[in-house]
Amino acid sequence: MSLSVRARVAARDVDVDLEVAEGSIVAVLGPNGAGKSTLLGVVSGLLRPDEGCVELDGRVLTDTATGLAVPPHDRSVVLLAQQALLFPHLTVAGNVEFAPRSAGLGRREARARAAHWLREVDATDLADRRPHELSGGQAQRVALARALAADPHLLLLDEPMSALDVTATPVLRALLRRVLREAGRTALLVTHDPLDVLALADRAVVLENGRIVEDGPARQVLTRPRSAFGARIAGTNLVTGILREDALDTADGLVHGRLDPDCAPGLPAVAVFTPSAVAVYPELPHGSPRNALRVTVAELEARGATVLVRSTTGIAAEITTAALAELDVHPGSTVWFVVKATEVGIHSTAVRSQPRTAHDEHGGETEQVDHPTGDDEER
Ligand SMILES: Nc1ncnc2c1ncn2[C@@H]1O[C@H](COP(=O)(O)OP(=O)(O)OP(=O)(O)O)[C@@H](O)[C@H]1O
Repeated sequence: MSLSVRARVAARDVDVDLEVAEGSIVAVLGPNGAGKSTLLGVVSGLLRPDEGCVELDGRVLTDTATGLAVPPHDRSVVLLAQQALLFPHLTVAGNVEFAPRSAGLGRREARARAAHWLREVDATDLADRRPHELSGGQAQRVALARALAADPHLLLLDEPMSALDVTATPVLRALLRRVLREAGRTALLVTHDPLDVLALADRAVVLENGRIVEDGPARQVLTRPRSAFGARIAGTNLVTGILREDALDTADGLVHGRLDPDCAPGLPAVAVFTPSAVAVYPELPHGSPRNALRVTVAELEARGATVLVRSTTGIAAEITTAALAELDVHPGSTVWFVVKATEVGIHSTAVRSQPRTAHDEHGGETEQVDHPTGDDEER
């Protein structure tokens, strides 16, 4: 067991108990004020719980029973926050060297390690710049290099993509996948984005009112949520398949969309789109450059002024009740689900490293987040 946290923070009404296996990446989800930052604060040592214990790789970092509180810089835990928080007076290389230097490495070794991590995050050519000369995405890549150059036992990622623009986000997400998953890092990832959960995490926990209300394999929490918040963030269509040239080959047909940079033909990927992006037609519409999937309707779910039409393969379309009345759709009907390629994001779910050794610690329920098969089951 790599990380074990038990913490009660009375003033914030937070009471959590979490164990994270070595090499696993756990997404921490929850509404505003649920206690996510409090959890990270306790683990990083910035916040002392009223009662509790934090243990990392067998080393006790916090124990309120004995009064032990290892200071943040001595925990082998690093935090990658929303903002890069680089030292403004140091160059990029100087920022990254800082971590190994602080850990006692000589100048030459620290420089070599910094060069290695700058290469890993594709930032070698930024080495001599100052932080104010970087874009948000570049700064976050450098912050990631600095975090990894410290060679931490645990990485805390607090919405690391939330301050980035739409073009920088997939680049950093792909980079995180590569550097975290290939190295089998242990990490806690706070995020509001189901794509981050799917691309990066093995497991997801949902916090509500300071308590863990849901805990399971990441894909299961997204596709079959049991908590109110899980359901809210999971209302997304996730269709797995194998990438062929420029489209995803799924059990429902070919799906075109915007490809992430780490997508490659032959590898498993997932197409993501919202139910409101899906239009429903009784016949195949002609002449439009859109994705058209022939599906059988499994169920209709009223949602106030709209209705969720769910296919037998789990894809949902959200249409108005007026549109439903016109269509005359009912369970068992065969219809066409049509979605514009621009509304679909296609994200790699492949892992290029050796299979991970960490196994799920929840009663053996394993989900193939790393290697989705493209069959119907998970959709
Ligand atoms: N410095 C503080 N002092 C007192 N209470 C706080 C402090 N920071 C947060 N809280 C309270 O503690 C509870 C948990 O907050 P926390 O910041 O951990 O939530 P969060 O899940 O990280 O929220 P968000 O998604 O908005 O960042 C909330 O009720 C919040 O109002």
